[in-house]
Amino acid sequence: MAKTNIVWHDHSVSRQQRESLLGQRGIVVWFTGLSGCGKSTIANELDKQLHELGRATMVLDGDNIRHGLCAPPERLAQEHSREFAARFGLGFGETDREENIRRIGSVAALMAASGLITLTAFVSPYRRDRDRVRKIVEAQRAGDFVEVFVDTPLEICELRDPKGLYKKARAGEIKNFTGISDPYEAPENPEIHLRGGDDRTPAEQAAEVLAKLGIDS
Ligand SMILES: Nc1ncnc2c1ncn2[C@@H]1O[C@H](COP(=O)(O)OS(=O)(=O)O)[C@@H](OP(=O)(O)O)[C@H]1O
Ligand SMILES: Nc1ncnc2c1ncn2[C@@H]1O[C@H](COP(=O)(O)OP(=O)(O)O)[C@@H](O)[C@H]1O
Repeated sequence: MAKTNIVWHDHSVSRQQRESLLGQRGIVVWFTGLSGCGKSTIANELDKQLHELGRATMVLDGDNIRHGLCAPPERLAQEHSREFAARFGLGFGETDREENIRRIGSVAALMAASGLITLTAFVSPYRRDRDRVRKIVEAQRAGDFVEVFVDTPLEICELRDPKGLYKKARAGEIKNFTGISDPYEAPENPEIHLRGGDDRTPAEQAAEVLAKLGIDS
């Protein structure tokens, strides 16, 4: 590995101390799936159910994070130079998505290390990107990364189309749209394979994830 002048600084408070203060284990619950599959809704329902159990949690969601940490160039240009915006702003090309997931993976790992049950809801279409997050999170402790594949058929996602993006993608107004003009690599062995598009409510889907996480009051 290339030599750098960056030296890791150990904390005085250990992860175990942080988790015992909260009485819980910090983990990353990584929801992945097509746009419109239900990731954000189910993650927010799970967040509510965990909170009601007295658990300390946080939710990171694609649309929201792309307003801040992973903002697009046009948003960054409102505050920063055009050169900065072009360099650090993120769109939906393969490399931009790679950087999007890399940044979020690092933040999620930090949150889990602080003892939080960290729920992330990102399309995260590339297996390689998701596996890299798993590697970062599980470098500290095996089993701390729980991949939840929200497996809702494309037809259902397109029927829902709450933001009209599928319609725009079909009309060629949005390039690289996942599932239409960009790939989605389904997880081959997710910890939780959640069927979507049946008649279950988001609360029922979240309850299935909660049961499989084995987290009770
Ligand atoms: N080209 C393209 N492809 C996919 N999705 C797009 C695109 N353009 C905008 N959007 C909206 O951005 C949300 C996905 O952002 P993510 O950060 O989750 O994507 S990724 O993980 O970097 O692939 C996603 O939000 P969700 O619908 O909540 O998944 C879309 O609404
Ligand atoms: N179990 C469900 N049953 C019916 N509609 C759902 C369900 N889960 C989510 N939805 C709806 O589907 C749309 C997309 O949900 P969302 O959580 O935004 O998906 P994603 O975050 O994957 O893009 C929203 O209108 C949401 O209300």
